[in-house]
Amino acid sequence: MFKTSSSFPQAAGRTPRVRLTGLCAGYPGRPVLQQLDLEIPALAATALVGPNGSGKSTLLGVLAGVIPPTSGELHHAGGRPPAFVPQRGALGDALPLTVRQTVEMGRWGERGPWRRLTRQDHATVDTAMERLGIAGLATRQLGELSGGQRQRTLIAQGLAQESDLLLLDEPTTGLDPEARERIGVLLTELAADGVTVVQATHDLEAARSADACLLLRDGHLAGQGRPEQVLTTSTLARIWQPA
Ligand SMILES: Nc1ncnc2c1ncn2[C@@H]1O[C@H](COP(=O)(O)OP(=O)(O)OP(=O)(O)O)[C@@H](O)[C@H]1O
Repeated sequence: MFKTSSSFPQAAGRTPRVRLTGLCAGYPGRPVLQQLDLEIPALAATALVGPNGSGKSTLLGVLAGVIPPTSGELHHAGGRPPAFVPQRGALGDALPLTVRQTVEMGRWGERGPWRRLTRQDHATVDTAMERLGIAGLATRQLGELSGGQRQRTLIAQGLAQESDLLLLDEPTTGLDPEARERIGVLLTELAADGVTVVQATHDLEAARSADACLLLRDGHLAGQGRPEQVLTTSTLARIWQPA
């Protein structure tokens, strides 16, 4: 039976921000995640890695609350509703929105879409755009942006939600090395500032610099722990070997 609870007792060491026990989830007629037992450590950056189709996006959807588990348990240790930054392709590029308007949508959860944003909301939006280096693009239409600029706009929208749990689906895919570096530093800073960060990534360098790593294969958990424990040469060869 699927249950959620708002808190659970502190485990030895650091309290996890999210804990999954025997969790299964997927899509109608397509089970994906199989009996996952895992923890997302609080106030840390976790990398979610695994081959194409292994279930990373599905797991992020479960953590974000948009994909309901079919069985098992999902415990959130309190906190605010998660901020979810989907893959870039999920954004309607043709929407007639400016960069600023897109980032402002991050405040809607707090304010509601038809309420005026407060001065503090505008300051939060300004800070999010500055941290992603897109303040100079504020008045540009989304459809006029490069792929990397659009990606950074989406991340700024997630940041503007000011959640304590930030979920990102392949945030650095398609970015140039400088932008990748910038996002990597930003995610580390956010974790140090008290945000629990989870990113699905194919970038093993980014995964190695995370605090924790979850490795998925065919919807099963193939490893969890420190990146150097999980991403060993033999594990990588085993997981990514052609079927
Ligand atoms: N909306 C959907 N309806 C049905 N099946 C889906 C849907 N989205 C994903 N799947 C299937 O679920 C499985 C896991 O997909 P998921 O997107 O979670 O993998 P992933 O690890 O994020 O892959 P990638 O690295 O390619 O982004 C795949 O077999 C995929 O085909």
